[in-house]
Amino acid sequence: QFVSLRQRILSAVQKNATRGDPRSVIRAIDQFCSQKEWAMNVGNEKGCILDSVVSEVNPATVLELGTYCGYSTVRIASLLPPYAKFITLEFNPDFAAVARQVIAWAGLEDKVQLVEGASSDWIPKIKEQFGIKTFDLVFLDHWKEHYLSDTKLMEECGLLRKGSVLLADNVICPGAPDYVEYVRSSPRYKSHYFRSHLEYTKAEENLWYLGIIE
Ligand SMILES: Cc1ncccc1-c1cc(O)c2nc[nH]c(=O)c2c1
Ligand SMILES: [Mg+2]
Repeated sequence: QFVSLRQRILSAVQKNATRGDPRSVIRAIDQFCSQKEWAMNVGNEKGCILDSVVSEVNPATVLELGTYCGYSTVRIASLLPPYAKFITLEFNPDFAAVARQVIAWAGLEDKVQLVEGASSDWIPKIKEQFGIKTFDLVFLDHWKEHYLSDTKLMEECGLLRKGSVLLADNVICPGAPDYVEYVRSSPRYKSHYFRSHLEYTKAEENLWYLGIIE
């Protein structure tokens, strides 16, 4: 019967990756998506930029908006110090179900909390539910329409501090122009973008890096 793309990605991980080896999980997904079928994982080119930002920030607290199949979740979790708290929010229960299994295959289930639901519902509850004061790093990779509203919501909820870093995927494709406009014109943010390409393609893309300065 019909097997969904996310199921085929999971099968590729279970077939080709070694349990407990995050790098083999990343490699298996990238090979599947470059050789078999495109999927909206951040991919290896942008993934290396993500890795460098995570390593530089060395965050004690991380929020990922948009888990999908857990590709970037595994990349981030594999670089975190043991005491770090990492929350990833996924709205789609089918994606969340696959991501849990991909994260478990990588042996990282103890490093990350996958929370199902809408970011706008969960962001106001994070402080009390997870005992987190502010986030050192936020990776925005969910839905372009919510980048700006969720960033404002995080500000309002006091989840961002001077020095917090926001890293946003897909600011060009599909594009989040209102978000880019807001952060570029705000005195609170120092922004920088990393030139890259849309995952598994040659299309121009940027990872938009934001440092909060005030
Ligand atoms: C799906 C798609 N088609 C053509 C071009 C780009 C995309 C695309 C790529 C991504 O990296 C995405 N990340 C998070 N959320 C998305 O909706 C999303 C969509
Ligand atoms: Mg993306």
